[in-house]
Amino acid sequence: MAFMTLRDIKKSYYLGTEEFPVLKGIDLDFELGEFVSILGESGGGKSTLMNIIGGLDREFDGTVSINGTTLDHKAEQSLDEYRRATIGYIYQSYNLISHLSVLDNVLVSLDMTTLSRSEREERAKQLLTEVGLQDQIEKFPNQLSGGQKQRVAIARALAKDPKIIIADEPTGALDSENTKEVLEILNNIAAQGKLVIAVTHSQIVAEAGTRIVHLADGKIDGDNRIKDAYPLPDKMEEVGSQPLSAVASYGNAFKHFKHSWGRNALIIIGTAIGLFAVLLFGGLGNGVKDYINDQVNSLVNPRSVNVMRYSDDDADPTAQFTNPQYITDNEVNRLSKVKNSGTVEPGIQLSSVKTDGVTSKQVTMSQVQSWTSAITDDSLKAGSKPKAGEIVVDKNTVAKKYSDKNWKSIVGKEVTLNYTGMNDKGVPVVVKEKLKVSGVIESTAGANNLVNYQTTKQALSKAGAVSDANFVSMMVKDRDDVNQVQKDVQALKDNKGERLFTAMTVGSMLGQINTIVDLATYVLSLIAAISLIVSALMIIVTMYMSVSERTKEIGILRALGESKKDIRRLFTSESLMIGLSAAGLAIVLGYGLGALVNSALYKVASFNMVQIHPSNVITVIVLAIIISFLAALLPARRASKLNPIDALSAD
Ligand SMILES: Nc1ncnc2c1ncn2[C@@H]1O[C@H](COP(=O)(O)OP(=O)(O)OP(=O)(O)O)[C@@H](O)[C@H]1O
Repeated sequence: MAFMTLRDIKKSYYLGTEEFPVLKGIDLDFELGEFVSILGESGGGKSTLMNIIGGLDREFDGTVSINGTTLDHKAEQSLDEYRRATIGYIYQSYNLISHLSVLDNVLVSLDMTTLSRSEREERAKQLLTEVGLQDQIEKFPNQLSGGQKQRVAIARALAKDPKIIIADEPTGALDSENTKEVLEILNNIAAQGKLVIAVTHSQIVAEAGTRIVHLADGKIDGDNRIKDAYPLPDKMEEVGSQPLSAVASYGNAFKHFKHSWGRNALIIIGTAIGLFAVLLFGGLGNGVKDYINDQVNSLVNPRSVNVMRYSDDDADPTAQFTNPQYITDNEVNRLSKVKNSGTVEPGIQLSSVKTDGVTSKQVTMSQVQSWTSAITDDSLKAGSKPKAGEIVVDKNTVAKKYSDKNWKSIVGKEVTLNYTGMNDKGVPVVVKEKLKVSGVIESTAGANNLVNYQTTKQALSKAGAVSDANFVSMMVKDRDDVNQVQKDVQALKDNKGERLFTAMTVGSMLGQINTIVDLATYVLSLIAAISLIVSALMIIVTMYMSVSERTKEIGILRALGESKKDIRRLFTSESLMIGLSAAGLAIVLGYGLGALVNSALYKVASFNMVQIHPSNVITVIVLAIIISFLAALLPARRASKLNPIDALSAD
């Protein structure tokens, strides 16, 4: 049985519904060791037949069998494997990959063999030496002569040690000297026990082989053996073939990525700007949140729980401050029994207290409240905390009214508080009390003035006003217990089963602030993300351009045995390289510019405002991967769907 048999091969092209038969029933047998030339008039169907033999064409009738096994032309994967393992192509126009060196052009084919990395390189060099190109391996195709290019193509065709070499007009573009040498090489290949099939118009080529098949009008009209086939050598070299590995695929993608560095660098910069903005806004969000937390914690002790009477219209929690209700001594007692309650200090908070005496104009203190240990000493800007008969005044609303520049000089002065309270019958009573200013405080959450609890209580009761506490400050020992204490306090009920208290902690206040900062960060990041859509579009356009530019290369790779998946991966991995480089650049920019912003703002706020966390970095990397992968999907799909025959004939 012949090594390769073609039986009743028929092929037609269609223009609309009109059929143009090209091959009208071809029967041929080929043996290993033959060098067969296929001659025939132009347009006679020679290339069409070669595409069928070479496993590039799947749309035809008839059978192609190798060693008695019929190829399944409908199964794409088995055809990929057939091309990979059995076929080597040599073309008239060489079809080398222009951005790869001579060595890499041969290695592309060897990537689909079972040889190790070093064996592949060794074999590529050996084949290139055999065709006389040992000194040219670092060159690129455009630096070679026609004859040299054809030798690279021959080395590449032989690399996987295929049984069949298909040569389409192999000497068509060569001078007589090179033609002679190439024909010698082809004869040598046949002599090594391979089947060489050459399509040619040249009588010289035809006569150099062992057999001439003539094709006319879609049929064989001549089949002459001019020499015996070469005897098969005793020992035939075998190189195993395998699908392209992912690593080799990434390697090839990286070579093109490097080759198109100028264009890729621009896209990387464009994409990095969007990613950088996401990173910076994220870092700024973290910094601002930390800054606020730090500020609030420096004013109010995070272990403190501020308790007020619960009111039904709790929809507005600030109503608790503006319209406080009394908390009895009994209830203060209950609070001190809450587990882990720590110190429990009752306090009085008065609003709209007028002052006489310290400034020429009357000043209204929006809030006068008992000093409790919840207030940190850090918040004092001058002086000390209030002892009996003393008051700490707010810097901006009181001290600066006294003296804008020299506001600290208010410490030690006397001020008379003038407040209208209520007696227990609900009748207004005027409370007047002379206090000495012991310090100045700067409060962020509302202007606050602070008086010793006992002093307030005595002043109120002396004037006949109700002097019960209207808030309680609890100082929990361990910060971890704060949330539980808050919950326990809010769970306390009176004897009618009604809830008694609302408990506020720095944590719950900060929780609200943090939510707002988070929201602002997300909104800003979202705006930055819009620029990422632009980046994605840039990548899509570049990839489409790349597919158009590389159409021929896609055809070559498919002819070498790469599958659709390999082609897809070639483009998606290059896009991922662009994305990851952009992420890398964005991270460097983020940290670099973040450090600059920090050093500039540190003078003002004494705080690092940009704090890029690992989670921000991970987000940026994930975003980059998603964008570049999605952007590559369509172009990569288009590349993989290209018909290899059409791709090969691209200009
Ligand atoms: N994709 C196609 N669609 C329609 N017709 C096609 C297509 N490819 C080839 N043909 C036609 O099929 C016929 C055979 O083409 P083929 O390329 O096989 O001829 P050939 O013998 O190799 O010619 P040449 O010696 O000029 O290279 C030609 O008439 C050509 O116009």
